[in-house]
Amino acid sequence: MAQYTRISGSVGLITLKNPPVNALSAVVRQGIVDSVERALGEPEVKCLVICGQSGKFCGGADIREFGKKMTGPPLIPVFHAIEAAAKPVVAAIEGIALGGGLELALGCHYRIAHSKAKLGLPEVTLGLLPAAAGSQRLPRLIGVPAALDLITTGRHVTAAEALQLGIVDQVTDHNTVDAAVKFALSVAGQSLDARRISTFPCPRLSNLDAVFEAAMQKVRQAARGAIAPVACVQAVRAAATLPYAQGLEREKELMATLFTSGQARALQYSFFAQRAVGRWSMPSGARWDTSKPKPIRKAAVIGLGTMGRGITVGLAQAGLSVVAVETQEKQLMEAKQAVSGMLERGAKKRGVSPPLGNISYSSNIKTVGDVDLVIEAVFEDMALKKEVFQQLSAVCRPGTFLCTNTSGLDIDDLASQTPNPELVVGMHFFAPAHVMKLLEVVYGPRSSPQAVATAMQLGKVIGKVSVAVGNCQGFVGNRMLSPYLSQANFLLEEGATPEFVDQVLEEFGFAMGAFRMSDLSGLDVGWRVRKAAGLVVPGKPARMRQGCRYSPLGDLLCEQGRFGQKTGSGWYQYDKPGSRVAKPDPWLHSFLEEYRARHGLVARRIDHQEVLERCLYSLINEGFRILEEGIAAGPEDIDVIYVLGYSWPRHRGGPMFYADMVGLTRVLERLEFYHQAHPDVPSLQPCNLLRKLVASGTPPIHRWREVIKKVHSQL
Ligand SMILES: CC/C=C\C/C=C/C(=O)SCCNC(=O)CCNC(=O)[C@H](O)C(C)(C)COP(=O)(O)OP(=O)(O)OC[C@H]1O[C@@H](n2cnc3c(N)ncnc32)[C@H](O)[C@@H]1OP(=O)(O)O
Repeated sequence: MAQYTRISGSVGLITLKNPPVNALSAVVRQGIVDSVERALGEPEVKCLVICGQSGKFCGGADIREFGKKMTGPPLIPVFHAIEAAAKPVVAAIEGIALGGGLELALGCHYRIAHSKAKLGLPEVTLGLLPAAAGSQRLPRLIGVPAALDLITTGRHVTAAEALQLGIVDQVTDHNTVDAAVKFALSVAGQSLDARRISTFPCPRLSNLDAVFEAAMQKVRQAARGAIAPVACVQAVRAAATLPYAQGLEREKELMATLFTSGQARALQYSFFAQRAVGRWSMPSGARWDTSKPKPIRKAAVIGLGTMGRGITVGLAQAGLSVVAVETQEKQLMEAKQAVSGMLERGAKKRGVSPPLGNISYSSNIKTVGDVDLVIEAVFEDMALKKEVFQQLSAVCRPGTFLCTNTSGLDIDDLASQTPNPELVVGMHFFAPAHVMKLLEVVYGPRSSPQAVATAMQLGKVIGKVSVAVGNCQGFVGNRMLSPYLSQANFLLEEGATPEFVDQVLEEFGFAMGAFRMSDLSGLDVGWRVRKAAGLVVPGKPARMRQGCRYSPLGDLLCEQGRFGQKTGSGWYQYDKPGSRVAKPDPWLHSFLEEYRARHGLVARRIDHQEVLERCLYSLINEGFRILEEGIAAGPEDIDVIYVLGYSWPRHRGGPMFYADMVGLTRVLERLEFYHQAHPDVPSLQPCNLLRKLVASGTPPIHRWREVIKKVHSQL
């Protein structure tokens, strides 16, 4: 709702009340209309202030109303009524003014912001554009280049930047409503002619075409197929070239296409999924709301390689005390220098001082005796990790949580090295660990709910989106990647090239195709894992392992020392080791031809559809297995992992959402088709849960959990 009160006798105060973010639901919109009307009708009222309750101005349109039947007054006439008011209306912006929230403020005549407030038009991140006249008012207020930046990226700006850009008129460190009331009284009675943004001409640009061409090129490059950023540029162009009323018409037209698009659905699903993963549950019944985390004030990181350094930086930046341990003195010194550099660069960007004093460095593992939680980040080798866990068990005080940063080793096996396996969880960070948002928190059968809650909470403290998953080979992300990569390899055997496979996957929206990604990660990583799994054994039949099809192509490249970017060659060639520019490699092409000839394989023409379906549907099928086994609690968990950790295009929601969009019946049919053609590839065999979902009438994704529950209860 919106509550109307009178303060200081002559100020009408409208307070938006819709927790948690005062979104502009139908009731709130109606409340604003009624309150404005009332205030304008009261002769004693000289001016109005609009604010939000609980220190939050407004989080924008109510996203939960999208896709439902529209009720209540639409936003644009509400904002026009405010702008047309004959009494000054001042927005008192505390906390947030986002999307429709900022558009509401732009409809007001003045804007006063608290110094800690964040403002922005993030509609693009939900597959939309600021279609409550934001795309038309903002360029008129701050000019085309700045408006293009804000509207196409959706980034939030601080109050200080908003002041500098001219979005707000004043910033205060004190009570914002008081400041706004004072301000409103000071301007009451003054002409409002120069305060109605819709009447402003859009600031002229001499190089208008060049600015819009550059903007379009930039968004097309960054968008990976997303349509909203392109529509945002078009809407701002309308503001720059058309009268306001016609610009609004164009905004409406563009929004109509976006509003019902699959991309908007995917992005809005992704928004809620990212929040839903915080409400984790375990098959044991333990849950986020019944498991209390322990506060972590001091943590230790063991092993200061690339991952350990990133984790140390993340912890220190979040204000924790960190003991950073590396047993080799030389590596310890190098790591100290690298970590300090990372902290200094990060602090410079944020305009704060680097938290160098939060870290103490040591070459002695015994120095971790007084920490609350340890994150072991030594080399990915089970024997080494076990040794470290034994040492930790001897030196840590009782109750210390022992976490391992592994990308797929058995958490339970590690836990068995300690007298308190309930304190052990996996914390799978993604490189670079201080940048990537994703954290897989992996619980073993003996991990306590409190250990999981603590790791999840710590993830939040250091700014990660944490997803709780069960223990299995590769956990969720890497386990699903395995069939995807296998298919990519099989496609090469059958006639495709790495360039073609990557092109198809990149057109789908991945930042990198399977081969360019493998070159970046290092081919030796997977080689080591396959060796440890007993798959790389000389003398074994070349293309079969344990009765299943196996492609040794990656192993053969590694045997040649081709580990990817770091060695200057892998699936592609690079100018020099470490270079990032992948070029097609004639050597690789002849190698593939020779390989096919040696194994009697005849190259055939493989089309775009086959590459996509085999790579993606095998990955999705593994996702269904993961759900069936209870390794992930719901499809949102998998989708968040893929969007944040594996560059799955956000505007496609994630693999499970994509399967829902394609239609489960279609996915099942195509898997059946490919499995018939490749009966020796088990990952193409449709899993039981997928069959069950189709048999139960293909419910929409938000109802899959009901079927999953039934499957679990039958097990
Ligand atoms: C038809 C009109 C056409 C166009 C014009 C206008 C369009 C829009 O305004 S679209 C919406 C634009 N606004 C946003 O994109 C803001 C989205 N929200 C956020 O970025 C964040 O939630 C926040 C910065 C506002 C707050 O962050 P934080 O404090 O970390 O809390 P949470 O993110 O966990 O959110 C708490 C809770 O609130 C729900 N929520 C947030 N924003 C909205 C919203 N606009 N509508 C409905 N619900 C919202 C969020 O989902 C959380 O609830 P759950 O945990 O239950 O999911």
